[in-house]
Amino acid sequence: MIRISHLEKAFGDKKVFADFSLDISEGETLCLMAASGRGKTTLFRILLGLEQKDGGTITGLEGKRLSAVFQEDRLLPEFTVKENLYAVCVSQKQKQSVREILKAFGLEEWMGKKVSVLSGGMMRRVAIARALLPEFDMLILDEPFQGLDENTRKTVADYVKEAAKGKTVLAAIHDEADACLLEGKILEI
Ligand SMILES: Nc1ncnc2c1ncn2[C@@H]1O[C@H](COP(=O)(O)OP(=O)(O)OP(=O)(O)O)[C@@H](O)[C@H]1O
Repeated sequence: MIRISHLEKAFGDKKVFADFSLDISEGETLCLMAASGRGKTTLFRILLGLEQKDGGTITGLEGKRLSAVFQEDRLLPEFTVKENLYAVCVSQKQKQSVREILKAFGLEEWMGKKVSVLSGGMMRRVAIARALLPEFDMLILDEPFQGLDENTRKTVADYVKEAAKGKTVLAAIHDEADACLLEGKILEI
């Protein structure tokens, strides 16, 4: 169980979290729905250790391997799709699964192309693929399906579900349809 208790975070005068608590069960998929600016990205950044909290405690993350899809794709545009994905692979087995995941995402033929020539939706799929390649215990998805059409969303969500089976998934989503795709529990914050 990941337990966030009495979290506090402010940026200057702007209080983003004041006494915020949340329990995330091991292996569950939790979809956070909130108005823009509510602090979902800040929460993810705190969980990932990229942002310091001002107060409160977070337990249950010790020794856990986290993988994330950020709101921005954060790919290396001048490198090929394959190079972007190989960069996170630490084993031959993971490298072998690059082609498989690209095939599943309809991107196999783009493997040798520079990321800069891809469409926004294609880049999004590469960013998701990159997060799924390493071993992880918890997957953080910040609006993962933005820019993807309906069919692609389903294909990608099905793959994510399979890859994250038994793992904890925390996703920020905009509409309930995305939570349904991930078969996640919806929580409005
Ligand atoms: N580094 C920062 N410096 C100052 N203010 C920040 C910083 N990061 C976030 N904020 C502010 O904190 C609030 C929460 O931002 P955050 O990006 O976490 O929201 P969000 O719920 O993810 O929004 P969205 O759905 O639009 O991405 C916003 O008011 C934002 O302007």
